[in-house]
Amino acid sequence: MSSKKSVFFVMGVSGSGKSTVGRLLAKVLNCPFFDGDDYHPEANIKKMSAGNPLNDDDRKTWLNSLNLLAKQHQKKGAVIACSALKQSYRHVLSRSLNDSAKFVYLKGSYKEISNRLSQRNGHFMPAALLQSQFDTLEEPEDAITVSIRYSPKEIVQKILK
Ligand SMILES: Nc1ncnc2c1ncn2[C@@H]1O[C@H](COP(=O)(O)OP(=O)(O)OP(=O)(O)O)[C@@H](O)[C@H]1O
Ligand SMILES: O=C(O)[C@H](O)[C@@H](O)[C@H](O)[C@H](O)CO
Repeated sequence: MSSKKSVFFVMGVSGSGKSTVGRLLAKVLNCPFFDGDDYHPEANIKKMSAGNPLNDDDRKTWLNSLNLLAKQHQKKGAVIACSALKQSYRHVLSRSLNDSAKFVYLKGSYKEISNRLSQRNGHFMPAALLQSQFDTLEEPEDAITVSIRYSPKEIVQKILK
């Protein structure tokens, strides 16, 4: 890998492992990690907690704030976990970042991820919203794509290869 700093967006549906893998990737790269969930407006968290999926409009301010965050960390590098489900969202996230924005797609099936979500506690996102995440997902063609079947450590190794 080149020594030029990158902003990695770790993307995928809810429960695909973005926070787990993103945090580990940042640790290995020795750069800051940001969880996109922490940047949602309160109204978005309330909406999802109540079992309603977000729409394009709900995600607009949030995506812009993550793009700003990425630009602020462009020079030193960072890892940002963000669902980034649609191509148009990825376009907003990477705006003005040129080639320093890299997308990592954690790919898994509905079945694999719903199994994981059924075992996860203490998260605002209801497992019942998983189908809507898959319905919205436009799989990226130009991302570093890694199967969620590997362990977080193996996934990080594959990303850095
Ligand atoms: N590669 C993996 N192998 C096994 N379990 C994993 C793996 N990655 C994540 N997990 C587990 O799956 C669950 C979901 O992971 P995590 O919370 O990181 O996903 P997420 O994409 O950040 O979710 P959300 O978008 O809902 O915040 C957690 O319980 C986590 O410990
Ligand atoms: O775009 C979206 O619908 C949201 O970002 C969700 O994906 C959640 O924030 C996240 O996955 C929490 O579980």
